[in-house]
Amino acid sequence: MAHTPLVVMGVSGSGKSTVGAAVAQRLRVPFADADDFHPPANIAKMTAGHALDDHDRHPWLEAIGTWLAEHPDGGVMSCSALKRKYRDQLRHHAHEIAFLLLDGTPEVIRKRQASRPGHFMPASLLASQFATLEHLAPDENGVTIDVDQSVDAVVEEYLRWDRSVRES
Ligand SMILES: Nc1ncnc2c1ncn2[C@@H]1O[C@H](COP(=O)(O)OP(=O)(O)OP(=O)(O)O)[C@@H](O)[C@H]1O
Ligand SMILES: O=C(O)[C@H](O)[C@@H](O)[C@H](O)[C@H](O)CO
Repeated sequence: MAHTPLVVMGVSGSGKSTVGAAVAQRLRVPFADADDFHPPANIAKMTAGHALDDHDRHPWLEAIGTWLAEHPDGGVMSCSALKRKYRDQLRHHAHEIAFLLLDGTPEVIRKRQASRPGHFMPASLLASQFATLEHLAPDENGVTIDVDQSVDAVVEEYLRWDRSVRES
């Protein structure tokens, strides 16, 4: 069965890689992690404790948009996609994208980040991630799911939404 491309989005540590890989497995479609699409300079900047700006994110989003356009029959990409204009940039490449926003309080996400030492993203950047996040607007094709529940529960909630959209 064909699926539209899906972007699993949210702040750093919200569970994009974990949930994205699980959803891709359930839908039997390819998965990619946007962290692997950053130019080395972006990784170096975040590692040094500096937030990316629009200029840094532009070529990265272009590469992600290209991947999505190459998967018109289904593919899951985990990508922060924090601002509406970033999502517009991705939609410019592939009109039919669905977005899953993983939503959580700073308290819940901070604990998750602390549970994976060794990741390049410093916890000090979490405040800037929340300040940059623009939630999905009603006209955007997507669903927002609370991450304060198990990964399986988040995945099931997404699959229910996906089915309801297909049946409507
Ligand atoms: N629903 C959940 N319940 C418990 N732990 C979770 C849940 N979702 C993710 N985690 C854990 O939280 C941590 C962060 O998850 P993950 O690395 O998938 O987030 P991310 O959004 O991809 O982060 P980043 O964008 O910074 O790479 C991991 O240790 C992961 O195992
Ligand atoms: O838009 C951004 O600021 C970036 O995507 C970051 O969120 C990181 O790549 C990432 O999520 C790693 O933790």
